[in-house]
Amino acid sequence: MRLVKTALTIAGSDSGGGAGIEADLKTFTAFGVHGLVAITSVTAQNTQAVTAIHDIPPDVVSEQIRAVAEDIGVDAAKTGMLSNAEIIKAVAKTVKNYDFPLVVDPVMIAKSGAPLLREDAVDALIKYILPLATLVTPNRFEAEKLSGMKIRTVEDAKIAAKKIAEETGAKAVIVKGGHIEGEEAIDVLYHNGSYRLYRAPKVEGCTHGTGCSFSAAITANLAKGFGLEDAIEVAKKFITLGIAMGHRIGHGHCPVNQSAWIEIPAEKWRIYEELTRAVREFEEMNPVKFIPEVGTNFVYSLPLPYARTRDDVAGVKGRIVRVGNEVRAVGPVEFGASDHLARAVLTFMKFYPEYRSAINIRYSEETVRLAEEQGLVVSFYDRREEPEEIKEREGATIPWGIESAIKRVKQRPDVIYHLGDVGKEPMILIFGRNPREVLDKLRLLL
Ligand SMILES: Cc1ncc(COP(=O)(O)OP(=O)(O)O)c(N)n1
Ligand SMILES: Cc1nc(C(=O)O)sc1CCOP(=O)(O)O
Repeated sequence: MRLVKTALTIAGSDSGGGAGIEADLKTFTAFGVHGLVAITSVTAQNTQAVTAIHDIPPDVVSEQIRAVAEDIGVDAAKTGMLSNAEIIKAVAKTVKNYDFPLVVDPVMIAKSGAPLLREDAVDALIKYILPLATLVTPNRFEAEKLSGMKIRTVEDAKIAAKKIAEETGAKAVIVKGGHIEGEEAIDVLYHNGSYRLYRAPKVEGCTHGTGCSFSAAITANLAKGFGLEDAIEVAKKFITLGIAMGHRIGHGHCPVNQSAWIEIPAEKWRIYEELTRAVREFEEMNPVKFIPEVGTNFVYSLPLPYARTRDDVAGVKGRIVRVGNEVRAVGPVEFGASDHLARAVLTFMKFYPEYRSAINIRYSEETVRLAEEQGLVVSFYDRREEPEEIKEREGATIPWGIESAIKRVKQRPDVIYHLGDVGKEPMILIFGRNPREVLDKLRLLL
């Protein structure tokens, strides 16, 4: 019995890695599905333009499908760029021999404006491929072409989705809402004679490869045995995250980030484990004299580009305090458990992205002197120099302080201290790439 599920993409290659089979394979991997490919065209493409297209001979496209279907087996498939009528006919003829669900992304024009389907091949797509579709996933412009009507509103999208399904024989149609006016991206599904709307905020980010990745995510989840509506629900969350966390590369439309879906949860688990272990070690070191009045926190942030707010930084809930002669963590490690130190580390990462961990300890002149003697780079900020407009802005003092301390020295600081203010305890902060490195620096001060 084959334990891993398989999904096949019948699509073109994007040399920029943002769309096409490259996007599809990354998406399949993000869902733990083994990806298979039948390449229809090779495109020379980047974030700005498609500069060359080489179509693969139709019999070679068919043979790729046959080769993987007969040996490995296909649990679900999708089509992307089909380029010309001959390839369309060959794909239709071949997939008919198998009974896997087929998601059709009716790719027509790249975001950069290049046509990816010959004008005279649209009729072939409607005639030969759409009748075989479990789901068709047009964007607004593709839906207008397939339905022959203008789409401006969600109501128009509903009429178009029904029209495409009824006129072509496709089992379901989802008209994507990314290009339809409004603050939300509302996708309209027409399936089994009824509608379902999928909503998500229109997020700022990268959109090259959204159509490919969305349809690939649906295909992967169909391969895993999800029903159509559930597969779309997961795919919608996947693509919203992928756009928000997009890779800022190239000079044109930057690509969706398919790895965010697995990388964030995996990193969170690693961070939780490493920080929990380091907090236990800190307790065992029992550095009673280092615990300030307000308590100590110990933080570890997600890497960039994922670290954006305090919820992306893990810390100790309730902080680490002194109980009699012992140092104790009040609560467990949790994301969002730190405010001050989270802001400090997020600011530090703007200058030194790999330095994701920090701890705060009690200030003393002796500790600062020892840090310098041990060869650590020490800097400081003076809250009395804080500009009025920063003072007035809630939560702005620490980012300002860390930034000014970093700019004060030529090298990356290991330690930043401040001498406090009225009602504000002075503090020493130690930074490192990870909690282990922070503890190593702390040991030098014991
Ligand atoms: C080879 C290839 N296939 C498909 C597309 C279109 O991809 P899509 O996901 O619709 O993304 P944009 O091009 O619209 O950003 C492509 N560009 N190349
Ligand atoms: C209260 C406080 N002030 C600090 C400073 O650097 O000025 S460090 C600190 C303790 C840690 O706080 P949290 O749990 O919000 O990260």
